[in-house]
Amino acid sequence: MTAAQPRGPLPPVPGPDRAGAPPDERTVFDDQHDARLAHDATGLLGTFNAAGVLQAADVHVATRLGELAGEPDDTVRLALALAVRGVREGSVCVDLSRLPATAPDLPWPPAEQWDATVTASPLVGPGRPLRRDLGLLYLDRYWRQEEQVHADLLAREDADPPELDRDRLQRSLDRLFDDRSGRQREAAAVAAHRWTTVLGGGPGTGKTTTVARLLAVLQDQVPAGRPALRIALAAPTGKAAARLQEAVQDAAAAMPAEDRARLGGLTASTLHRLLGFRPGTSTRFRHDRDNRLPHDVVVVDETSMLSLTMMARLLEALRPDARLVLVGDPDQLASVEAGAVLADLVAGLTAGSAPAGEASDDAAPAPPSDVPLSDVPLSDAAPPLSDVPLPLPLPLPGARPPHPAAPPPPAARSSAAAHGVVLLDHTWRFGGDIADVARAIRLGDADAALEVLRSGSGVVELVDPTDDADLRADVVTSAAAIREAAWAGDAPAALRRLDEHRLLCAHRSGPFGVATWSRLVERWIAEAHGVRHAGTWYVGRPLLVTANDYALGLYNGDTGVVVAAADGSLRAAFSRAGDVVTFAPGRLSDVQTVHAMTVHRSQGSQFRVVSVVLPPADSALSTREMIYTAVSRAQERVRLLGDEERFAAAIGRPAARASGLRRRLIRGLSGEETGAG
Ligand SMILES: Nc1ncnc2c1ncn2[C@@H]1O[C@H](COP(=O)(O)OP(=O)(O)OP(=O)(O)O)[C@@H](O)[C@H]1O
Repeated sequence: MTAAQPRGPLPPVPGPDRAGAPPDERTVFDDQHDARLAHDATGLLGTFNAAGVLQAADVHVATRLGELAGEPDDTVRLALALAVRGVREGSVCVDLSRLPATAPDLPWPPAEQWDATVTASPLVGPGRPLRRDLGLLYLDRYWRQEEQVHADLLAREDADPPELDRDRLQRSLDRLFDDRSGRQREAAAVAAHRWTTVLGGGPGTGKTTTVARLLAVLQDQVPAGRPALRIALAAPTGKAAARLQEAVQDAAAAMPAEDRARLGGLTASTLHRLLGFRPGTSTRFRHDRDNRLPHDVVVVDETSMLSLTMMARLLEALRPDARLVLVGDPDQLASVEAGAVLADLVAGLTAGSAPAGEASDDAAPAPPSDVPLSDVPLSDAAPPLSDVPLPLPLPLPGARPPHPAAPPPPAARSSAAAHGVVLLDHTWRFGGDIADVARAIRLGDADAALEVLRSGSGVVELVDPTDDADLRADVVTSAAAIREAAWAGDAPAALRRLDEHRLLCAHRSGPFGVATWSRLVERWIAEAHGVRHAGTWYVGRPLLVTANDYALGLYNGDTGVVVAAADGSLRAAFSRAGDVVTFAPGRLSDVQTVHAMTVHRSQGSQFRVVSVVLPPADSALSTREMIYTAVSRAQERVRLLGDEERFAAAIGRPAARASGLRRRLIRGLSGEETGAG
């Protein structure tokens, strides 16, 4: 092995685009027994492995594929290993030209020579393990997925638009949206006119309310005597699906009777369940291009959690004439797996336009004089849509929308809504400090966020982690409440109490991680209750599902609680779409006790009070998306365990996740060709 290079924490590999999730935790391998060290690695692979840039798995894949392809060149194998590492850390591709700056001490190959050698390698090209495109290096599988997602989205863009009864549309918009709901109304109008709509916004901005109303608008378009639209509601996790269903039903309940009736009985499922489980594979589904979903409208909530692979599977399973409404918060952490699809879609589709989210609903800016009014995002205080031209260039009957090969007219390009993106920015549910802090974090304004923290209202507070008395009190009180309901056999109450308080960590392990804090919480609870739970299963045990179980309908990230049944047996209770399901504990294979969870896992859930263990300022997991996601999980109160330095460091560091999707979308919409190799 080559001599180890200077050691020190390395920043994550930056991609061409900024978005999404943090990389995995990374340490330099000081321990010779560390499983991440590839002991047989030599040359560049050995050097980069010893320096902690590559893990053993990256090295082994690169070595093996290099051998199979007859590629002896060390620099090409290094590029391949870095592409493997990129995917492991959530990036769909790597930008080789930008890597050396991340670890200048390492012996990076000279840029131009490296690029030429990689491009000419037998490892690169159609049907080979690597692809070169857009100046980026992809593992073939992810290149194909990104290409497919892009092609499917453009095909939907290029298709004849949905037929519309515009008078009916106007009437239903007037009926369902009041004068204060301009942007929400715009979203419904966009969804009526288009096959693909992206509806973005932070917590409580009315995304689900808008979904319910836009579905009522779409149902209203169905001529009398024809069957109602088949609507699928889905989300990446069971918890998020349950919340979506509940929120849509609540919103429907507040609608005029005729609309309410049209939305009756809508249920939501996980996206995996919607696409249909196929034994033996977790990335292929029963519904695909040859067996499309039967639905006319598919709504996906919490789209930020969708990996590129899931987006590819979803798009190929949709009928071309099915509407797709992607809902989510593009500022949240991206998927655990590679991709940052929602952020890419929003950035790619709104590039060069005036994305609604850059202007607040609260204070929509005056339109620039050269932009037609129809292209100006509507504020929530905008006049009713009937008084304002629709934001889209309405297609004439039979006319095709502009082909992406031809650059769209400037007016169409200048509007985010023209490409189907509407961003909501007015918070309806809770104003106040949580919304203010979340907004400041989203904008990267650490000073503004700190100002709210220092105001002393206590709604969002910064606490010294060694001064844990209040946290301890919250943890113990909520555990006692769960236990009490669980012993009474009241599963719904136990599950509700599970959401009273949640401790979140960015890290899984180490002093700032879930494992350490869980042990601490367990000790606090044991001391307070005077019991130490010896067995695995005990009444009041909070559960976290760690792998999908299609047979039971339980999904990775679902949470539940062990309750005492009337016959004295133990049952594991989980929420499912407004109901409670229980199982004998023996039927559950992949569960663990949840006293704390990663911020990643908390996506799609909300809790009354959230406590967040802030990672050290130099942690790779200390990112703006992480802290934004954590803070925005809270409904009433946020406790940040750390100091101002750690808090500000996270805000100042947007996550770097490489993907070519937004470049592809920008080029595709402007009609430029890409040249893949
Ligand atoms: N146009 C509106 N007028 C009045 N109240 C509204 C409006 N839109 C939403 N709300 C209310 O704001 C609250 C939040 O709305 P909703 O649940 O739809 O937001 P959301 O963006 O889906 O939130 P989350 O991301 O947390 O699920 C609800 O109580 C809803 O009734």
